[in-house]
Amino acid sequence: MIINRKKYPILHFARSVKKLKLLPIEKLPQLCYELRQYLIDIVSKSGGHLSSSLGVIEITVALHYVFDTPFDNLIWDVGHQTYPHKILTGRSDIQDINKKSKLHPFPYRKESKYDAFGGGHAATSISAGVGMAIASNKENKNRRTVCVIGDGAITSGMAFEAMNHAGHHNIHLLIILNHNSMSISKNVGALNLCFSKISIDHNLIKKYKERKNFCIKSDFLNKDVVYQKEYLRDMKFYNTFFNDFGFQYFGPLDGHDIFLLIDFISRLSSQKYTSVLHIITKKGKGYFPAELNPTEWHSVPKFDINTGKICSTRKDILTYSEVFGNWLCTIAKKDKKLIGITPAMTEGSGMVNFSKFFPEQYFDVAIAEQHAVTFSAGLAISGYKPVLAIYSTFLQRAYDQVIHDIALQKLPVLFAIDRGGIVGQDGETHQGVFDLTYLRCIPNIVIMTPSDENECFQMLYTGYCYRNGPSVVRYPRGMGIGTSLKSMNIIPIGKGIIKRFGKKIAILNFGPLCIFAEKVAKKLDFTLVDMRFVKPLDINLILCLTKNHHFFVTLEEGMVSGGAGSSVNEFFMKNKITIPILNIGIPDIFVPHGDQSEIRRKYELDSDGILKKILSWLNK
Ligand SMILES: Cc1ncc(C[n+]2csc(CCOP(=O)(O)OP(=O)(O)O)c2C)c(N)n1
Ligand SMILES: CC(=O)[C@@H](O)[C@H](O)COP(=O)(O)O
Ligand SMILES: [Mg+2]
Repeated sequence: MIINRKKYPILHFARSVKKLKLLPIEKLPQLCYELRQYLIDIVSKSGGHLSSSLGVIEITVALHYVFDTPFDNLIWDVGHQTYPHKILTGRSDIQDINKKSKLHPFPYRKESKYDAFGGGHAATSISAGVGMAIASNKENKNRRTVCVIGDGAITSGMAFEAMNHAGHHNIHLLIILNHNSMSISKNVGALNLCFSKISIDHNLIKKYKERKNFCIKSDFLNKDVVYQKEYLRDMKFYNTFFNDFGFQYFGPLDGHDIFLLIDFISRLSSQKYTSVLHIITKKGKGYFPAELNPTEWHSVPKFDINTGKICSTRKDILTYSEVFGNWLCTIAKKDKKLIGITPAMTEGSGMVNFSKFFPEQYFDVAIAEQHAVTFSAGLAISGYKPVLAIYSTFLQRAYDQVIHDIALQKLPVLFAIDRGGIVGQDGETHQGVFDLTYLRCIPNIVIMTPSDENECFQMLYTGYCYRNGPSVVRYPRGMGIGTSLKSMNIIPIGKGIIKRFGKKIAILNFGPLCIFAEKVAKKLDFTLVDMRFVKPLDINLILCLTKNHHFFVTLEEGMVSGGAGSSVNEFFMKNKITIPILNIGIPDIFVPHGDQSEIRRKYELDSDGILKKILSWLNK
């Protein structure tokens, strides 16, 4: 959508950073207003991450107004709040954000020189900022660096590693702490409690404004440094742990007061040390339904602006996350030793009911994937039955913990790995396509890949009952195929099932692409096996099939390199089996954003694609 000049005159003028800087400061509240309306308008038509973006309108304007971007480095943590930043940096056409070949959902270096650092995962901003600040110090060009991090993301260990490092050096870095008391759901943890004790000292801010004869006409951007320092020195802010880290701490300020933000940021931008500016904002600010329920509006489909009604794409089919949530509640009722854990993804992981009905058995550990894994290890050692629900992409964070703290010690932890495979709109940073590769090489682990909802249900139960070490059930984002859930039974470990007998070619399926493979197998009379287990591999079944098949095809929604198909290749090589084998999966690329079905089509993972791939391979 092109910015309508009549409807959004100031935004239309300021749709590039150069133009924004030309605006007189008194026009900025109007700019913020128009930016907010425009954002609501476009997200209503496309869907996307709305409430975080609404909360950072003023800070986005202030940062671009004061800093010399893109020369100065502006780094956004996670990056889900960067729609206003995209609009102000020449990317107003964001109505198709997340759609195939359109704007990236998060900051993306190749998309714009204003995106100083790519994002998607939480808590990377300060580390990257420390790197850039130290580099710019060496470069001696007075390039400044600013990181914007939320109160959710800063709970992550990585942010603390970075602050630990930053506190040791006298580096020129500005950290903006965006405090809205929200992660995706309500923010949890001691740090959150610590922040909640700090509120805006309205008296202090009032005095500050009076003393400075604060008014919109003041030309404080041009005041000299000594004068600026005096003002800051005289303000008695709280003493926080940031001060103990060696940082200068300022705030909290009202993060929607554009004049105050510009005043402080322009002072702090010239400081030669690490400073933290703590701002308090409202997630969803300016759109009532989003303010009321920022969790629901964290990431929304299309909606009606006037009524706030969200367009539902729901059918009467359960999502895999719901299957997991139902299963968890069923078991939790019977077994008080079961503990369900999430690193800040209660809603996405289908755990809302579980958290309500079984609060004693539920832990949201905040954005702390590494801790979540080792915390599960501690519970397992102590006789509890931890079930860790985690997105495939976020488990990447905790790889060493899976190996060192769980698998090596053969601890019975059940990993419910959600968002395995192609996730769709979040794109490259969030695709769950590496897990089978990175998990398969770990000893002592059982890996299950359900091909439908009922399989998922049964496998969760199987993993929960398996006490000899860790187990994984890896399932995709979104709905299943409509199979009904049967009563729970343990699946024999490492045993696949033959779905149909055919001729010449055996397709070995690992996971939810089975439904597509079924069509292909039927059409060309191939054998289709649902392998169910990536590890242990059902080698007896495969050996049996080698007797009467001339070709093998493996199928998975994961990287071909080192994935489930690779384990079949390894088995063939080890046993000198010379039957040709084709591995179908994700090629050696980062998978871009787009609807799940579009992306599957693009990489030939739907029925037509699988058929095409097999036929062209056979014809080679
Ligand atoms: C490593 C990692 N874990 C989980 C997530 C999922 N996630 C995205 S945004 C978010 C909440 C972030 O909260 P905060 O930083 O306070 O920003 P806000 O949404 O409040 O603007 C979470 C948990 C993620 N992106 N990366
Ligand atoms: C930015 C982020 O990491 C989350 O908001 C993520 O986009 C949620 O994904 P789902 O919609 O799959 O739960
Ligand atoms: Mg927050």
